[in-house]
Amino acid sequence: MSDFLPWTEDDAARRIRIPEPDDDKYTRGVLGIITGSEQYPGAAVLGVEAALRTGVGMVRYLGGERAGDLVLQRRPEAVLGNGRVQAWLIGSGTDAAHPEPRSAGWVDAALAQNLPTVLDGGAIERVRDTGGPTVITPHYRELGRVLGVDPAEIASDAGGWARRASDALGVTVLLKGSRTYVCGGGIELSVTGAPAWTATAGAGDALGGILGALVATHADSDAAELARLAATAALIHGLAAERASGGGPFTILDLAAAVPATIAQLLR
Ligand SMILES: NC(=O)C1=CN([C@@H]2O[C@H](COP(=O)(O)OP(=O)(O)OC[C@H]3O[C@@H](n4cnc5c(N)ncnc54)[C@H](OP(=O)(O)O)[C@@H]3O)[C@@H](O)[C@H]2O)[C@@H](O)CC1
Ligand SMILES: Nc1ncnc2c1ncn2[C@@H]1O[C@H](COP(=O)(O)OP(=O)(O)O)[C@@H](O)[C@H]1O
Repeated sequence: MSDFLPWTEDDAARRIRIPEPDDDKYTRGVLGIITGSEQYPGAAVLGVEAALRTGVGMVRYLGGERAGDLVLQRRPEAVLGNGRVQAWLIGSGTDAAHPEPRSAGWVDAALAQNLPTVLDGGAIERVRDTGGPTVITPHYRELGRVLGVDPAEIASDAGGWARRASDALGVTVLLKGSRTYVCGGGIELSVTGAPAWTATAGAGDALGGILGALVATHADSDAAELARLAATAALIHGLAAERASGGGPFTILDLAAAVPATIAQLLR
């Protein structure tokens, strides 16, 4: 898909909102996160960690008791409970086939706010219930499920399917893989360069956190701007992976820990 423009480090640097002297935690942007489940509490920890490392005024976390405890143990900066937010990150570490009643209620309420929203994991299947600017972050199987298409077919023409999905669903699509394709609002971008060591469980949960933080700090974004933010998230994710890797394996908490220096480098 030659139409997809490669997103560069300079492009990404322009999408980092640098705090100003008169900013406070609310004017910087608050990200609401509804992720994790009894089965996958770790996804909540990884998303919150990555969001805070990307830079955001506050993270409000809503989820099950176990995931909430783990999130707080790892990141006491996170605020548990409902409240006003500028954007939502929903669904990493959840299973659409087995929704947890308490979280499902929060998801319904969040979607009804029509705020900028990132849908990941099990919440991608709620894409037709969103009214605000929305970006979905599927891998091939997740996009296959939402479109009713064989994932092998998606893999054979990932850019084409990202475009078709964006057109059909009316949202911005970030389709994950060794090359990530982003489509939305007439913008088509691609991001490469992450080491193949990134193919490890939890990498996508961290990407969701990075993107959620970028969206919360640019809360007036339309579909095209969401596409630019999504490509920026993928680029930061890949550069942080490379920094964490240094040529070898790494964990996703290592990737998250590398995000602040990655952003500082982009801004230099
Ligand atoms: N730390 C956390 O909390 C983490 C939480 N996570 C969360 O998990 C949720 C589900 O995400 P996912 O991408 O794994 O789900 P999904 O697309 O349904 O894939 C299932 C497919 O995989 C395949 N498969 C399974 N085992 C296989 C094997 N050994 N070798 C080969 N194939 C194998 C299986 O095939 P089958 O066994 O049926 O043949 C099926 O096709 C999501 O919410 C995510 O956020 C993750 O991010 C990880 C870290
Ligand atoms: N071979 C690869 N090379 C580079 N990056 C990859 C590769 N495979 C996966 N990734 C990246 O790793 C992440 C995997 O996300 P995902 O499939 O949602 O995993 P998980 O659900 O385990 O978190 C995505 O950001 C994707 O672009």
